[in-house]
Amino acid sequence: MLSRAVRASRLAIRRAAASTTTVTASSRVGWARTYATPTSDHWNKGGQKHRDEQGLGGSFQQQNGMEKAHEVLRETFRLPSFRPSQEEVIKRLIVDNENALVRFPTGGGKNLTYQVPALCLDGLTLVISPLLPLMREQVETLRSLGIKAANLDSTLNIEAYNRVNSEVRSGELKILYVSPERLNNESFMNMIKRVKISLLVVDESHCISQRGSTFRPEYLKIARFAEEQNVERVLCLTATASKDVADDICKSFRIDPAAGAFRTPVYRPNLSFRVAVADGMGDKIEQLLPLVKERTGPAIIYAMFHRHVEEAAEKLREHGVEALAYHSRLSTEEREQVQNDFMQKPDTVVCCTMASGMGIDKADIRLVAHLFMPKTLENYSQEVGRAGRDGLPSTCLMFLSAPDISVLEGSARADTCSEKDLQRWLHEVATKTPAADGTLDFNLYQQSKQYDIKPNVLNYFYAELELDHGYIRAVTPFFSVYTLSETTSEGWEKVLSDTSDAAIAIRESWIPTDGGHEVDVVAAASAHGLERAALAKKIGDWEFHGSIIAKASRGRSRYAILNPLPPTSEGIEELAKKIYERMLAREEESVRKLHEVINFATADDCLAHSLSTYFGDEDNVPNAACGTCTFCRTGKAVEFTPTFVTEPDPSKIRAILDVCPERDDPRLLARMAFGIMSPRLPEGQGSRRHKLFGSMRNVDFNSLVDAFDAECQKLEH
Ligand SMILES: Nc1ncnc2c1ncn2[C@@H]1O[C@H](COP(=O)(O)OP(=O)(O)OP(=O)(O)O)[C@@H](O)[C@H]1O
Repeated sequence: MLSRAVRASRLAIRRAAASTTTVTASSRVGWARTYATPTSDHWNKGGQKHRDEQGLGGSFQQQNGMEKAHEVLRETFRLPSFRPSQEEVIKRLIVDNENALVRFPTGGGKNLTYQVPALCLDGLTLVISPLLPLMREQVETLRSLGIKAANLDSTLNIEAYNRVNSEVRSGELKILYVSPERLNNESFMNMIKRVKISLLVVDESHCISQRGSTFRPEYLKIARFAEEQNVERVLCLTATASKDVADDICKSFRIDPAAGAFRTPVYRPNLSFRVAVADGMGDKIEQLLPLVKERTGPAIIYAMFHRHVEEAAEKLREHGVEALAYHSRLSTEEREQVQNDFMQKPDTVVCCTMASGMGIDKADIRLVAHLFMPKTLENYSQEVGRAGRDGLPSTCLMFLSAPDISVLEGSARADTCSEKDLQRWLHEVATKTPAADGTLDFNLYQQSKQYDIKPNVLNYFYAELELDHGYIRAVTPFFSVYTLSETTSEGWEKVLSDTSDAAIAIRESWIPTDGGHEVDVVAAASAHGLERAALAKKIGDWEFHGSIIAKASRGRSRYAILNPLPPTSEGIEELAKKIYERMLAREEESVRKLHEVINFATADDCLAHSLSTYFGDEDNVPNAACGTCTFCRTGKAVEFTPTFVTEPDPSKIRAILDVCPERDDPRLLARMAFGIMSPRLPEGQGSRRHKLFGSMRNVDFNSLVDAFDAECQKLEH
């Protein structure tokens, strides 16, 4: 938890941003101006055109709804006015009672578009977000404003979890944040289906689109949840969706793409985009130093892995810059200390990994540097978006370095499993005997280990069987084990005196543990000739009435069979091939996105214009020249042409063949040569230390696959 002081300082920053910009609006550009002069700022220009109010304008309903929204903004959020696009979204939700999609860039003010409606509507606002630190951040901010908000996550202790549950049940809680995975939690589902959800908010909603590398199958379940729970309205948020991805979101959540999609331009005139070519970390730091030293506020330096973060911070310190390192391997206390320093001190330099979420709510970041280029332009736009939210000039520097490209490409290819493993997995799914209720259930974690397929990739595969082939449909997964703990003695008395069959089965099977009583509901149900679901429901009921806290474990994903999977080996192989080819296409797509970043950075074009064009805003940068980026300053494109050899060295190919016995999977051999981890490689995880691992990093990956394929075929004949 962050200290009160930090919360207060964050709040102060926010309020200061609002009031300062009102006073000094005319001296500032871009974003700052939006707060004070709504009709003339660029948020409005690129936003969806104002629609004809269709008779709603001036109606009693609209007056009432929007009056209330303005009152909440002033009284609770203590802000003078909405940004114009925010107002349109809020009207769409609470006056028109329709779903909406919001595409505002990072810092564009997405949060208010649901936080204000949440306080105008009578039921619960459920926010689904994959980012735990962001959820906590928002909850703290809302609570400091006196708003009843909470997040449910697995780190909560029993009391906190219980409190949130009872506040949801009583209707006291206005905003609840959960992760998409929470929708798989039976006891959560049991609780939430008895609650009126006035607004469902889907954060990072681009994750529903299967086009990009950010696709998360759990997001498909959110769309289904919205339908099945009859939520009154849905708001999808994203900072990074391209037009195609926006269409996917609209389709999934039944959003009218013409009237319900809102967007503000990506272009921010106060950001100066720079690109530099460097040889290695030392060179990068040398080139970065002048910018770090000249900066007039905090800086974020992004690196790829934690070892690079440490190295960069160390090197900066050697040059007299007090840089802090921030990554997942630090203890909670250490991370909190860095966060506090960053939020409180006026010019902290933090080196962190890109996934860290650092700087998400700091208005005056003056420098954002990418020591390694980002994997996609969507990521880039989000990360540089953290700079200069206060509208003041800020610099965003990206390094291009030839040796980094193969590392990044290796990471883009890291998810792919072997076709043989995919077939083995599919064989299990196709031949497994269904449970009595006709469903199939699997422990994905176990399967992941058994078939050497990453859990997120297995999730993809199941989603493909469901969406592309219509064989199965994911249904509520279940937990086979529950730990029940007492909340009050009266509550516990109710559990002990419950005479239903399910209650008796649970009590007769539970084992007392330190944390309460543990029961395996699958075993208990079968011992008493009952359905597992009946026992789970009983536990859910006890929990709903506040008699116990139930912690579920040993999750199993569950699927209803819609059509039988292919019964023959040939059929399985054929299906596996299709899934495998899709996976390879996704891999190539990730690599393509990486090259899009290189193309952007080396384009013969203003960088700001090039980025805006990528997001569909061709006309937002005046005269297509920002005047401050590397291209505009030098008048020429950055020269960077990383070359990959297309003819692998035969002796190196032979060396790999000598240490890897596999001949059925040329891609696996190519991965060893290119330096991409795979559990099937010699010594498993330890293969990273093998001298041949990554011995052909300079060779085009597909040329390596071809070369090994040719060798494997020779051996077959
Ligand atoms: N109408 C407004 N008036 C003044 N300040 C505002 C207004 N709307 C939002 N802000 C401020 O702008 C900042 C950015 O808003 P917010 O965090 O909602 O952006 P975001 O779009 O969610 O960004 P991200 O993509 O990083 O989540 C916050 O400090 C917020 O308080």
